[in-house]
Amino acid sequence: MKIAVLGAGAWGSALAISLSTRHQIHLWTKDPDHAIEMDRQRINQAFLPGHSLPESLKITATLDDALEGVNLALIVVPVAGLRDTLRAIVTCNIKVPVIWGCKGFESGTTYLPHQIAAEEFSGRLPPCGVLSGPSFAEEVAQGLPTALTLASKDIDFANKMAAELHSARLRIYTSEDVVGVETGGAVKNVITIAAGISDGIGFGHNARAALITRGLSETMRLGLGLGGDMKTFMGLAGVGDLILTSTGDLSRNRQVGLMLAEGKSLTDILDALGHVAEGVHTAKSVLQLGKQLNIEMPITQAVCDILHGVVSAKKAVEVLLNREQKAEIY
Ligand SMILES: NC(=O)c1ccc[n+]([C@@H]2O[C@H](COP(=O)([O-])OP(=O)(O)OC[C@H]3O[C@@H](n4cnc5c(N)ncnc54)[C@H](O)[C@@H]3O)[C@@H](O)[C@H]2O)c1
Ligand SMILES: O=P(O)(O)OC[C@H](O)CO
Repeated sequence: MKIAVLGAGAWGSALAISLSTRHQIHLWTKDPDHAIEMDRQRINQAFLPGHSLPESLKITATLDDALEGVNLALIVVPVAGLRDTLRAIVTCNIKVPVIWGCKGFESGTTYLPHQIAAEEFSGRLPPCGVLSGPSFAEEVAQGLPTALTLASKDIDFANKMAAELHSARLRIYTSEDVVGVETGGAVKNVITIAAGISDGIGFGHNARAALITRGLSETMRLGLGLGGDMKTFMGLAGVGDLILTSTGDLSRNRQVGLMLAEGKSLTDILDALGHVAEGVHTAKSVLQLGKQLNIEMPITQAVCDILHGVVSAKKAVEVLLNREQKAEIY
């Protein structure tokens, strides 16, 4: 296949490198200087240093060029850029199936990615889906084994695309539960910030396991409220991704939590990170949706309070620890 990977951050570059072994890849960035730099150095120094970009990879900052003759557009920009990227595809007037790999709710609308797509394609949706699951870009770029879920309401499309993208090193499972897969990927970013804070404070492994488990309950409650399937949260895009980022130091969201526990300001943390940490932007939407659906989201509430400077990390954790005793329910 010919595939346009739209977004040349860590994840777009890692997918482009991995998929280049089997497909012709066009890697697009909206930043012309970044395209020139990557083409000259054959490396993405800004977002994925240490991994060569294959010679066969075409790099461009022109969307029409990126989409020319491709069978699939794989959108890997942050959620905040998804709407603009979809709109630009519509403007190009090139009909192409679309899969997105971003994880979060849109700020303001609180939309999941598939809702943004439905709005931007205004009823004339091409075949589309979401790719999610436990996948550090760094490890995918190294060719280490990784398993992902590709969800689409059009299961024939999901099966066809999974067969094309699947390999021994990038195993692709399919699902029809777009809402569940997107919600799992979005909420885990918020819970991971909490796990990072807990570890940064020095609360130990027991507390982290409790946060992951209760965080999964929170994710499931919201996901079910939004129409997701319970089983999805037990899979790669649910508990799988939550475990990865809550325990793995390659996670940017976990790094945010660790640095918040050190008392650093959010501005300094995001400057130091140099990458998107979707949990920072998505926490407020998760909380808003929980309130609308009358769903308790205590961990998300604590993360929001800390991010917005309402309470210190230590105080928020105390509030969580002092919640009333109750039965263990989802
Ligand atoms: N890095 C990972 O390991 C990983 C794995 C799976 C999923 N994801 C998800 O993929 C998405 C992108 O993450 P990343 O790690 O590549 O981020 P990143 O911070 O490494 O890079 C973001 C890229 O998107 C570009 N960008 C930002 N706003 C844009 C816009 N409005 N339009 C077009 N391009 C824009 C930036 O210039 C940059 O090239 C996120 O939603 C993330 O949760 C990341
Ligand atoms: O680095 P994070 O925390 O954005 O996580 C990256 C991916 O979502 C892991 O699956």
